[in-house]
Amino acid sequence: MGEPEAKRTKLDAADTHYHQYSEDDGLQALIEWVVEAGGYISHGLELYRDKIHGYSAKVASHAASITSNRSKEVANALTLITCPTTRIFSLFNPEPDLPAAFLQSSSISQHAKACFHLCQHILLEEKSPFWPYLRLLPRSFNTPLYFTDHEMERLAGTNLGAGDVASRANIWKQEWETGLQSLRNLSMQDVDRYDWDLYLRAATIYTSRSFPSKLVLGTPATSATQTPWLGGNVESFPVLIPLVDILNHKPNTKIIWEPMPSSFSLKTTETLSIGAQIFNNYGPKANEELLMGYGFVILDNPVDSLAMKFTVAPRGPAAEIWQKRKSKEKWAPVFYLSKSARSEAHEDAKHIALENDWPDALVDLFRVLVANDYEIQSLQGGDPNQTPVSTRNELAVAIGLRAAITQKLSILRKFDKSTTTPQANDREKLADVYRQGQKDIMVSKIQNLDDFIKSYALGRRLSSSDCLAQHSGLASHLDEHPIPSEEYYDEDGSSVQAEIITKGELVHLAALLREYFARDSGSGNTSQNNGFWDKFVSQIMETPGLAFAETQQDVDVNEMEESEEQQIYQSLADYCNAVPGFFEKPLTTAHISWAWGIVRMKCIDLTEDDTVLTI
Ligand SMILES: C[S@@+](CC[C@H](N)C(=O)[O-])C[C@H]1O[C@@H](n2cnc3c(N)ncnc32)[C@H](O)[C@@H]1O
Repeated sequence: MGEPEAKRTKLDAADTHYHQYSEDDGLQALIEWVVEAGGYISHGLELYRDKIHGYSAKVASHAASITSNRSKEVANALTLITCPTTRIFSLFNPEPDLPAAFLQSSSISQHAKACFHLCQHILLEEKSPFWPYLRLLPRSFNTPLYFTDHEMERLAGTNLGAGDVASRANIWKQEWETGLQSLRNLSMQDVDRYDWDLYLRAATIYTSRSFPSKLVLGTPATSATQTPWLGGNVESFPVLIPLVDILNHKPNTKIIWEPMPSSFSLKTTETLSIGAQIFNNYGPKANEELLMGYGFVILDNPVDSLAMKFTVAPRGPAAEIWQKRKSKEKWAPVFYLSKSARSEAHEDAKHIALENDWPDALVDLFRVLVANDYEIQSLQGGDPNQTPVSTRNELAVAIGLRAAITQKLSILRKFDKSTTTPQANDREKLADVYRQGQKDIMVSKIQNLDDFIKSYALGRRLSSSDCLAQHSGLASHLDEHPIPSEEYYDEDGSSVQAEIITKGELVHLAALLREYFARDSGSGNTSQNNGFWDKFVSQIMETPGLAFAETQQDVDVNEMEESEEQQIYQSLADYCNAVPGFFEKPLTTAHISWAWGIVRMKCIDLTEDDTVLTI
């Protein structure tokens, strides 16, 4: 197959036969209808129908192959199909025979106008000039709005099952009802024929095969003046391009869409072998979008994604900080997460960043959401864009993201029928492929966060279990003596006894007091974690307002002695002082109060039994 022949226009009366492109009479008639108006279809194409894809195109058996002489230049790409603008169905053409007040109404969406227009032409049947095209359009779809309740159960726990399908159905139903009412008020005849089934079909034809008018028909401003019946409304609307829309989707297919003032063409830059299906590329679409709009999915879709909506917003001072963060400009109501690659284990992963795997604005929102009072104050007093905010904060972000994904995954698993109930039909198969893709992304994301949590800033953190391993005396004291507890009342009013401090925090509190005062007094206490403690203690001593002596200046001793808090500090001081030979000097409540404040500011629980102190 070489270069295409010159475009054919209307046939001469004498030239009565068309090239045979399809054994299907309907398809052949469609081709002739398009070519007759100045369209074109490469002789190397054969149109047919298959069970999986519906109507499709392949390289005809008589063609050697289809090749765009391999030139990289778009100008030399091979034209597969051209549809003239006169055969493109849209609100521009043919002019809708709907009341002007309806077409110009601002309370009827552009989408609804397009749907009613399509319904009208479907109802006109042979009387519509577009009948050779319209009669071949599908009547039923595998999009979830066509799923039975039983089939919908297969989507339970996914975004589609959790509300996206219901919400699209509501929006379309609302549009249909409003449109119908408006047409009734305007005394249009036969309005009852525009029933919900027909409207749903028209809307689904648009989601599954339309192109946006902005792309196909040029700039809206020019078009508005050409279409007074739209009342100057320049919003984009869906358009249908006969023949061009026959090609099915394959990710990464190299294809060129060429909108021209009087036509729309598809051109290939690939070499296609005999019998091979010729695909279009609908764009980098994830299975959720494909299933929802088109009713199919791609197995192992290379551009699959997980849509996450975040409605949580920072409050108070954190909200003020968020307003100042640069990444806020990149904020989106929905983030699309792709499957993570396994990150390699790093000794001290200074070079790994959460942004390598997650959208910048999402990571940054979490930085503000999980910031503690101390971190908020330091952002208020310093650079509000500081990144990372602190080691603790960065780990807290990873833990927060992990919790969000884990929650989503557990909902998906809770309703998962794919492993227990065989698929009853094609729709259930589609649902399972989509579900599995969502699961794979979530599992990979959790794995990636676990790798991050395990390796991030290893030189600037100390785990409570490592710390305890250095101090056998403290470890056996903790084993033998229960941590002091206090009584509180839960929501039902029942009394509950709970430890006043977690074991992880207590270990760090005790170690901090030991290491800090050893350095403060110059006695040079030694520990295997000296590198960490040297950096940690000097940071505390150098940060204004954090050194122990500074915090003691304005303390009102009498007030402290009376407080309930004071009793708690006392019980902790007594507990710590009972650890044999651990501290150089007896601890007071002031020591405990100060150290506990630092620990709260700088500690984070990575797991139930691992609390890390961070620099
Ligand atoms: C633009 S139309 C393509 C022509 C269509 N096959 C037809 O019968 O008219 C899009 C529709 O084709 C089908 N389709 C496209 N790509 C597909 C694919 N990779 N796998 C399965 N079905 C596909 C879906 O039904 C989709 O809604």
